[in-house]
Amino acid sequence: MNNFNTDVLTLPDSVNGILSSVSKFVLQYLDQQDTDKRQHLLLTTSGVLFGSWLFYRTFIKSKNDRSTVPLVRGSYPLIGHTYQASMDPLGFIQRCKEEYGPVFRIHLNGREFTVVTGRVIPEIFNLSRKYVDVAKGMEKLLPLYRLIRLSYNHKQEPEDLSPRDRHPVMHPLKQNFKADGVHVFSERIVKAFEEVLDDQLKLAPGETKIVEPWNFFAQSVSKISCLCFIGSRAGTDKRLIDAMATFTQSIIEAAAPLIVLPDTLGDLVVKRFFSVEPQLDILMEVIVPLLTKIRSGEIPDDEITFVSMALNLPKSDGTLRSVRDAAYWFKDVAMASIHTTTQFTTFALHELSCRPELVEELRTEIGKLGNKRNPDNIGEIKLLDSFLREVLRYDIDNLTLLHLVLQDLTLSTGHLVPKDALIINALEDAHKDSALYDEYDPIAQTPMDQFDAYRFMDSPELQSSKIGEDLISFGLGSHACPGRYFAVHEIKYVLAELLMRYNISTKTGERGKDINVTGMVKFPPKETLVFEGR
Ligand code: HEM
Repeated sequence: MNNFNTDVLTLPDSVNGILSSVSKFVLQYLDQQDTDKRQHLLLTTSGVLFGSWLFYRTFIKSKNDRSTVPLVRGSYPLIGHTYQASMDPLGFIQRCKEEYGPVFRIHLNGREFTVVTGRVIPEIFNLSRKYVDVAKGMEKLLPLYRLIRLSYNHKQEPEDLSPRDRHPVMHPLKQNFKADGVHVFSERIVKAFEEVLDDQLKLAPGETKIVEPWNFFAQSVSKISCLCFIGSRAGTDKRLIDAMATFTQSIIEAAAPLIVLPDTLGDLVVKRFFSVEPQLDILMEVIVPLLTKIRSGEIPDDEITFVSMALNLPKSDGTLRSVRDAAYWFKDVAMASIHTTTQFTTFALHELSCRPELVEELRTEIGKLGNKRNPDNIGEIKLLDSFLREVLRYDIDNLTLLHLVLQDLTLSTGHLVPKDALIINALEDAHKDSALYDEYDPIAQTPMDQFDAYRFMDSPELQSSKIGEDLISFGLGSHACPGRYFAVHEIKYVLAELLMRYNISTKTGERGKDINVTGMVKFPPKETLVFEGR
């Protein structure tokens, strides 16, 4: 993930000038009002601006389109296809594919997307950086770096990397977080999770507790991540663990005003009401003193951590980056790792909570390890790995992993996709389309749109961390997630430990319903789970 500047809205300067004056007026007015009035005015202003923006996007901007990709009919004024996509996200994509072929254009949330499906998806991931930019594409939907810039540039400018520099996040992760390297974190994963369980889930046999899985896992994953990536001297700081548990979630919540409001007003509103400055302050307050002491030799550099890898990675001119720059890169790892891991661990627990027979089989396998459970021996259990791969495959976003087109490109389907188009990948359809497999393929013996924890049992090469056309949850190609080996190592251990200590069920006995957001992304059910001590 690179730091870059990107303007989400491209309104003409004159319009931006007027909006800028309006913004200043609105903000001065807001400051004089009480909280309720302020929220009301903010919502009304956002509504009006959102309407104008949708109108601009839908009717004015699309006139300039040179794309030869078919545009899906049935778009409503202002909202485009958002209604159809929200009502039945996967069905909508499947119907479009049937009628228009593997590539088509839709309007969602005021934006036009070129949707690619099935075999066209790997082609997009393999395009060179000259044609598409993943980070800029994602930033259009979720302006993470714009928010961070707005929140914190006055205290810490992002480090300027030269094209010859090895990236201080990607390089350490690619080198040290490989399949055969993540075992160095096993002890810390066990320690951090045992502490969470002792703290929050000490249950006698038969005793029950209602657990909100998302918050529970966000805390657990944050605690594990801080201990593994920062180390035992500072990574146990409670303020930091709490701040990082909600960091990406806070950014997601701030994204709506940033995307919807014109630049100037969006910037001001976010700075005042959604800033992540407090979380970043904590991050710097905890990590900078640690790295300062390591650099001066006051404390030994004797623990493998991401932050000391970033500190010690020389720049292309042979110098070392400053302590503050090294510390600040931790935000990128936290952003990339904690929310994603929380999301899939939560999905996994919901899948287990309504499959008692599968749980019994998994317990039998885990039980064979005796009381010496750790991420290394848990990692060897094939059924658990097959189950996790199925969760990653099945519980995937409908449309995600945007790519911004940097120059006109012609796809293998013959369609022209012009510069500035936004390509979005129909991942759920790709993961669930049985037509992409031949009848003998062992993994397609159960229809792909059904959940089958045993699907990969006879395919030893298809581990949960193995990316491919049939599993794009970690991305594909050169940008594929470098933390995936760590993620599956951690998730499998956490699940195994929970299964062995508790009976976990839903109140209704059924799996809760996922939360679909505007037909694109998906969050795990909000339902609480009942934990009973064993
Ligand atoms: C289940 C958990 C996870 C999922 C589903 C996940 C998924 C992804 C995806 C889809 C991407 C984008 C790939 C692309 O653009 O093609 C990505 C990138 C990334 N992930 Fe993960 N990730 C997970 C956990 C982690 C963890 C634990 C770490 C750190 C140890 C991590 C570090 C990163 C980084 C640094 C990138 C940026 C790669 C780049 O910009 O080239 N992720 N991840």
